[in-house]
Amino acid sequence: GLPPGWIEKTSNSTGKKYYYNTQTQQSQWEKPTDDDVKSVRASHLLVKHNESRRPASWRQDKITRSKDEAYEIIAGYRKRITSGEISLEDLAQTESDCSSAKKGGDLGFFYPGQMQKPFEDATFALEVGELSEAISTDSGIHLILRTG
Ligand SMILES: N=C(N)NCCC[C@H](NC(=O)[C@@H]1CCC/C1=C\[C@H](COP(=O)(O)O)NC(=O)[C@@H](N)Cc1ccccc1)C(N)=O
Repeated sequence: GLPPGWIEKTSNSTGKKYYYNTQTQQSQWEKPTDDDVKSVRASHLLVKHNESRRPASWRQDKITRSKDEAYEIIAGYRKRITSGEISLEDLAQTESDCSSAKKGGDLGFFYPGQMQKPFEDATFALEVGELSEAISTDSGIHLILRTG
């Protein structure tokens, strides 16, 4: 069988079999093997700003801080986490502008193609247990902790 999410299809033009991942919308000629389908687990802390695609969150109806301010805030949070003063999970609970704040920022497992590219690339580049630098996506500025 195929790894989860993959289905076999036939190309209309060439009649050749190819493989399509229904979760990531990836397609490829090669039959996917189990080690192709990598997923990662991560928690994050999101600080939105006035250029965010959705400048609102459970914490604040209208987010007006500037992008520079958001970077400064994230830099302060990163220092507090790396010094051991507080965990990302505990800080995300109260400070993250993402609905995952309720779960300490836990996003669960995800595959390539699900998250915005800068977020995905940063997460896949981390070792398990490693904390990212400040990562900017259309949502805002993130700190990412890879957990799985
Ligand atoms: N688990 C998934 N597949 N959920 C869909 C992810 C969609 C994806 N999201 C992102 O790339 C960023 C990075 C992480 C969070 C996030 C953005 C936003 C916040 O930003 P905003 O959309 O207001 O701009 N939070 C979310 O999406 C939340 N559902 C994440 C989440 C919350 C609770 C439980 C699980 C996941 C995207 N392609 O836009």
